[in-house]
Amino acid sequence: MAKFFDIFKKKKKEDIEEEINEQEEEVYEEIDVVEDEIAEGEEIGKANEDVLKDDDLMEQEDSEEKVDFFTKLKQGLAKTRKGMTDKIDSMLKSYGKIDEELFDELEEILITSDVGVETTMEIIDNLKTNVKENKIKDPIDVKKYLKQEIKDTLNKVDVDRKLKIEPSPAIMLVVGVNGVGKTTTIGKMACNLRKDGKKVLIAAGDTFRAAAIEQLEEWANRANVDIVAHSEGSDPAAVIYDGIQAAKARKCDVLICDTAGRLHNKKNLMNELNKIFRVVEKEYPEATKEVLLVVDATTGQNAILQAKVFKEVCDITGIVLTKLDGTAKGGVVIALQSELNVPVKLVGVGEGIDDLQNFDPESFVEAII
Ligand SMILES: Nc1nc2c(ncn2[C@@H]2O[C@H](COP(=O)(O)OP(=O)(O)OP(=O)(O)O)[C@@H](O)[C@H]2O)c(=O)[nH]1
Repeated sequence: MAKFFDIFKKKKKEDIEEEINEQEEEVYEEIDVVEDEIAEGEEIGKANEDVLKDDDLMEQEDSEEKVDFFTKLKQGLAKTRKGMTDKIDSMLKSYGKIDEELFDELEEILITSDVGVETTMEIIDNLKTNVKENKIKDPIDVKKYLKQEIKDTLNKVDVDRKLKIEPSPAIMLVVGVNGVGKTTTIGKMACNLRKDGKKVLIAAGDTFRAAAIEQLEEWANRANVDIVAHSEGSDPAAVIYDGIQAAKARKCDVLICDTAGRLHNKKNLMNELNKIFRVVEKEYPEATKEVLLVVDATTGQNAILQAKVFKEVCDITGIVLTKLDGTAKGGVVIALQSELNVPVKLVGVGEGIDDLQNFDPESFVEAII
C-alpha cells in the first residue's frame, strides 16, 4: 500500500513538474497575449477606471483614519489564508497521529498554494526532522513548526529589505512585464517617498504605448512629483538619459524610471535593458542603484518564471509582489524568496495608496498562518 502511494506521489510530482515546464515554454506566448489585449484597449479602459478609483482613495487618504499596517496586511491576505491555512487546520484536525500521509497531504496543500515544488520539498523535509527531534505527537502542534519553517525559509535571504535610496541621489529602475502593476507601484512609491520628504522625479521609460505614458503622467500629478516623458515609440534609453540630466539639474533625491515590459524573447529584453543600464552607468555613476522587478502574485508560478527570466538578464536588487489581495496564491512569496534569492521588498495588498507595504517576513507569516 505504502509502495503504491509512493508511486502515486512520484507520479503526482512528475505531473506538477511537467506542468511547470509547459508553463515555462508558454510564458513568452502568454506575455504576447497580454500585450495583444492591451493593444486592443481592453486593459486600458480597466486600468483607467482603476486609476480613477485610486485617485479617489488618495484624496480620502489624509482624512481617513489609517487602518493599522498589520490589519491591512491580514485583510489583503484573506484569500491566501483561506486557501492555505484553513485547509491545513482542517487537515491536521482530521489526523489522530503524525504519519507520512499527513506530511503528504501537507505537501499537496503547500504546492497547490503556489509555494513551489522545490521549496515545498525543502520545507517538508526540515519539518519532518524537527517534528521527530522534538518528539511531537499531536498533529495540531505540527502547525507551530510549519510556521517557523516558513519564517526560516523567508529569512534565508539575509539582506536589507529597505529600498536602496541612500545615499542620495538614487535611481530606481522598475522592470516587469505589462499589466503586473508597474505604473501603479511607481505612482505609490513616488507619493510615499515625497511624503517622506524626498524630492522625486519620474522618467516614463515605457514608450511602447501612449496610454502607459499618460497613465504615468496622471500618477505623477497625483503624487505631486515631476515627470520626464517623450512621445510614444521614442527610445526608452533617451528618456532615461533626459531623466538623469533633469534629476541632476533639479537636485532630486530619487529618480524612478519606468521601463517597457515587452518580453518577446530574452535577447530583445536584454538589449533594451542593457542599453538603459549603460546610460545609467555612464551618466549617473554616483547614484545609488535599485533595480526593482514587479511581478503579479495572481499569476502564481508564472511570476516565478518571469522573475527567473529577468534575473538572467539583469541584476535585480529587489522584488515588488503586487495584487496579493486578489489571490489565494500568496504562497508564491515563499517560493520567490527561496528560489530566486532576491529580497521581496514591497508587497501590494490592494489598490489604495496605503496598500503598498514594506515586506516583513514575520508579519507575513503571522497574517497567513
Ligand atoms: N488589487 C490590486 N490591484 C492592483 C495592485 N497593484 C496594481 N493593481 C491594479 O493592476 C492593474 C494594472 O496595473 P498597472 O499599474 O497599470 O500595470 P502596469 O504593469 O503598469 O501595466 P501597463 O501599464 O499595461 O504596462 C491596475 O488596475 C491596478 O489598479 C494591488 O496590489 N492589488
